[in-house]
Amino acid sequence: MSNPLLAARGLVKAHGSTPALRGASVDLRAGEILAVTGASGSGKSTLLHCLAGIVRPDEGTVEYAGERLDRLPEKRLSELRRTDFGVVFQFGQLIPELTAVDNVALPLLLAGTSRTAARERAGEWLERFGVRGQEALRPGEMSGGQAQRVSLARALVTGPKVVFADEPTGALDSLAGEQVMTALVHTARESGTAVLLITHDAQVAAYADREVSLRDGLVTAEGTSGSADTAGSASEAPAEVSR
Ligand SMILES: Nc1ncnc2c1ncn2[C@@H]1O[C@H](COP(=O)(O)OP(=O)(O)OP(=O)(O)O)[C@@H](O)[C@H]1O
Repeated sequence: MSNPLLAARGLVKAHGSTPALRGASVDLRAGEILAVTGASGSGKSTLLHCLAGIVRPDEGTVEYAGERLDRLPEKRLSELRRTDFGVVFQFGQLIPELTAVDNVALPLLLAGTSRTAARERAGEWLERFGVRGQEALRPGEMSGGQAQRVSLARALVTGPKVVFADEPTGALDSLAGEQVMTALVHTARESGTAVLLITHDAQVAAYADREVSLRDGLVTAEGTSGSADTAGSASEAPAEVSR
């Protein structure tokens, strides 16, 4: 089996006196969709933040494509976060003043792409996520599902190697959640992007190739998930991307 793209070993992290991770280890392979499940407070978000180089663990190591993330200087970390990682949160966290197309174009502009090219590419990605026609809407004018698909387009527009998704369907009804998950899985498979997906919803976890469970800051169980037999192939999760 190939080396993992991202490997965390023995992660320990406390928030003040509250332990969040107590020695968690996890691997993510290139192109793999991995679900991280566990009860509220089990450390899922803290694990994602350590893996994405957003926070540094107190102890343990995080290795990404041969580099020790936990030791990298902030400048290199933020560069990696811009070029190799995409992040989606539960509430999208789009910039409220910007239209859909400008939200998606933003990471490209930050990477030095011209405004015209960035907006054109952003439009293509909105189309891939079934939200073409909504380019001019601001987040306050979108449904939760639309906003989340715009967030996915923003996370994927730069062609990242890994997308970190923290409860991406947590604020959506089940139909919108299904559409968002289908769009995410379809696009990740197409572009070979690995996804670390945090969820407490078994139906959402079933979209993943593999699942690990956290309990009290430790990985307690590991197993294949719903679409395991399709791991690494071009096949898709159940529903159609809505257009
Ligand atoms: N910024 C913070 N300050 C203080 N305590 C925190 C902070 N962030 C997380 N914690 C605590 O750390 C522990 C792990 O939190 P974390 O958010 O990683 O868990 P989680 O599994 O993602 O939970 P949830 O599903 O509720 O989001 C919890 O006890 C939480 O209260």
